[in-house]
Amino acid sequence: MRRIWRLLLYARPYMLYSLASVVLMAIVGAMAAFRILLVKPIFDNVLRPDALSRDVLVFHIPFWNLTLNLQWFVPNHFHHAWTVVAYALVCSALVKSICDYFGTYLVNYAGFGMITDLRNDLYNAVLRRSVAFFQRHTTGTLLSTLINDIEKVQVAMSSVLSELLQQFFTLLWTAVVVVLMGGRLSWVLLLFVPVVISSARRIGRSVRSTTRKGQDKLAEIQNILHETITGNRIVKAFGMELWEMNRFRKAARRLFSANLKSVSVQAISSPLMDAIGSVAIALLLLFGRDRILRHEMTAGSFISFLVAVFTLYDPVRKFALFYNSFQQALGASDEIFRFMDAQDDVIEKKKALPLQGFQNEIRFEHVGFAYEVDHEQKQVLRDINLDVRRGEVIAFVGPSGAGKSTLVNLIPRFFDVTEGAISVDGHDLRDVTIASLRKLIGKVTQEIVLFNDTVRNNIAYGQPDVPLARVQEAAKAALAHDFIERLPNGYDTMIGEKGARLSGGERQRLAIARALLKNAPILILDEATSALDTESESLVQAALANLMQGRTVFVIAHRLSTVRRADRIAVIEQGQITEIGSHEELLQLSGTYKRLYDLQFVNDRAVETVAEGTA
Ligand SMILES: Nc1ncnc2c1ncn2[C@@H]1O[C@H](COP(=O)(O)OP(=O)(O)OP(=O)(O)O)[C@@H](O)[C@H]1O
Repeated sequence: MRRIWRLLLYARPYMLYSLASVVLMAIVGAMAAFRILLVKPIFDNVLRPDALSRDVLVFHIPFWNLTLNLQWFVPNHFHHAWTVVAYALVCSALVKSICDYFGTYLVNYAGFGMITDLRNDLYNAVLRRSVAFFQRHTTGTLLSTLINDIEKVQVAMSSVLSELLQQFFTLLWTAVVVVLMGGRLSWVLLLFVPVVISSARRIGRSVRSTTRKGQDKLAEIQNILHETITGNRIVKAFGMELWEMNRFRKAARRLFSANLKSVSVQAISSPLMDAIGSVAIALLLLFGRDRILRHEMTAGSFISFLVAVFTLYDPVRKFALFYNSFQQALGASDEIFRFMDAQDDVIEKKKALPLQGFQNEIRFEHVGFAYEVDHEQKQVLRDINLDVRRGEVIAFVGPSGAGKSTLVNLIPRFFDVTEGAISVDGHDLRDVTIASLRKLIGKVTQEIVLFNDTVRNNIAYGQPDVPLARVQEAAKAALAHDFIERLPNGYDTMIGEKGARLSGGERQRLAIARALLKNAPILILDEATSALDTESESLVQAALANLMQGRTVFVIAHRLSTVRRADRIAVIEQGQITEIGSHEELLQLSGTYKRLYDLQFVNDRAVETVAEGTA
């Protein structure tokens, strides 16, 4: 129930449109019912030449003891039964069509409007979730919710809602006609109401759960698609096309079965309503025949009554389908609201203060961190104590999996420490606003994130209004200007998805230019491990040197040149700092650093020697 209210809350801004469409649909329903009333005069007056033309349609409203005559609504000069009925038919059809058009338009306006708002809210919520959220949910699942689940709600809230309104009012007015024309005969129909409602509810519940399963299978397919399309080079390189195709086929088969299950439940509705309807009509024929024989009814009013019952039958049958569609929408909204309500691991305090800048130092005090894996804590960092002065370059080295990336990810609060505290100029990171903290931090990582946009927009990401001259200045400092100028459209060249049209070194220099333009005082650098060719490498190194100048830098170092440039080097082993000092100091210790240096940086030394020799 809460979910329904929540969905309805989204309809609130469109109340006026919805109300207008309700009124219009009420008129549509009334006109449909009115046309059924015309069946009686067609049979009793128009098709019987001996009948009087006066009082073409007279009917009594029982409770108020009122009599209505169709001729009151028809211009005076129409007297013939045919002209009166024809006039009424055409006019009612015209009014019905106009109201139907505008009613459908308005209800769809409201439906699409609320779905647009819901989708925007969901995207906003997903975008703001912490890093851990994205590690918990796959891209395919998130995309599937943003596209498929929203689509299910959209269908229910736009097309189905407009159809529902129309059918509801048709049902309402036709029910009035049924009672007016049939009198006591119409009570027979009441016998069927509980049967219809209880079977529709039972089917609806099954539809909801089977649809949810179908949506989950669709998400599974989307996951496979996302992985294999973005990773298509690896698929090709490992010759895994057939294997991936089989994986996809199996997932597609699961979706096929889930969809069929859902359809098999939904498809029961129509035949069931058909069967119930035919029993009702058969009973009515039996009782109706009796009443005509006893002259309690004319054949015209009985046929009019039967047409009304048939007309009732269509909305009732469709209600079961609408109910199914709303159940599907509710099933889909489960996932939407689950993502919107997900508890973030990184939460900004209500009274968080904005950091005004960075002046003195960043301090790690007894910092510990554990990832939550399958509801268990996996301790990754232990008792890290470190003071980093403004302007200092600190390099982290250590074996793979030691916790270096985790440690630097704590600075922009991608994750929160689970023990101890990190502070900037004495302010605990958890006491300041996340936006003001991240504004102080630039980041260049191994995995370079570029968007399918122009070079200029990629460099100016986050600062769309910055003038071209400043973008060029940053590109020059990142040694990227020359290659950008050589691109077909210079700074306006589209670079393809993830910068696919650029080389590895060029992509890195674009990322460096972006960080240079951001000009943040703190820099986090996760050096790329994959080697570039010597020329490209030295360009990237020179660009990085420019970027590091005058900033406080935390660098996960994989290269000797970077380690040498660092003021201090911290060796991380099994989540702890085991050695810290300058390059020379650590070499003298003859500990882990010395061992790593001998193992890891020997090749670099050879390259550096060659480079120095050729310089
Ligand atoms: N999101 C995560 N959830 C659970 N465990 C994680 C997560 N990210 C990393 N780990 C684990 O935490 C440990 C430290 O990982 P981290 O990436 O910080 O190491 P690293 O020193 O940067 O390694 P490398 O040099 O190979 O990049 C590893 O054992 C890793 O498996």
